[in-house]
Amino acid sequence: MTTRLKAPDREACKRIGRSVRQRLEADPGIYKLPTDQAEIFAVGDFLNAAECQRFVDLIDKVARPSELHDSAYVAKFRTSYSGNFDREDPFVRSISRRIDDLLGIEPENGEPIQGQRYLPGQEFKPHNDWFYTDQEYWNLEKTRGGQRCWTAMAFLNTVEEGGHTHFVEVGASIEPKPGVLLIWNNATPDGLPNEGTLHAGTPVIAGEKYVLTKWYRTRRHD
Ligand SMILES: O=C(O)CCC(=O)C(=O)O
Ligand SMILES: [Fe+2]
Repeated sequence: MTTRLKAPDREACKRIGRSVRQRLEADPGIYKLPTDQAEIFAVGDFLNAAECQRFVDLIDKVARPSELHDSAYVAKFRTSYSGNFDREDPFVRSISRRIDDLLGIEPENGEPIQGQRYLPGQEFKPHNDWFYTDQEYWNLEKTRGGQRCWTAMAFLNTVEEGGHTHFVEVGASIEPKPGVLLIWNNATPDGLPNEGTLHAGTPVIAGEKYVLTKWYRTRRHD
């Protein structure tokens, strides 16, 4: 596959992959999913109840239909509502910084935290967070931070039914639990895009689902 052959930012994905892995594995409070297919970690109580609620309220203010790179194609692909928070908001900054510190990635490599809200019937179909470097959008993304190496995603509420994060290749379906932070390496230990990270936000059946996501690049993101 061309993505694999070209693999821009491979060395950086490999280097950052190694440092974050070592840091997370050294922390006894962090759980690693028992699979060889992808490096996926979970942290319980990363956010407290008040912090989760504060984000839920912020998401209700900023959420609008989600945008992806190829908007015609994705009309039914990511049906949740999403929005970026005000980067200067001290609360958002402090949580963003807490995630940076946990992973040990340079704050400048992080994209702004994004919030998402799914209502019943809404979902995010199976996808990879890493960029397909043979696509048109890569021409821009390579100039503003390059490949997405790690993802951090927090559940902010209890969902009545549905709305799991399903790692399709790994075969793990994670039920939303408020305050839990999921972290995964989008690359293999060799720095290549990892097909094993394919994942979905399964449809919400009852209730609502709120999450926040922070993606990290291999270089400074502006
Ligand atoms: O909502 C989920 O469970 C998945 C969200 C996701 O995959 C993303 O934001 O990239
Ligand atoms: Fe994703």
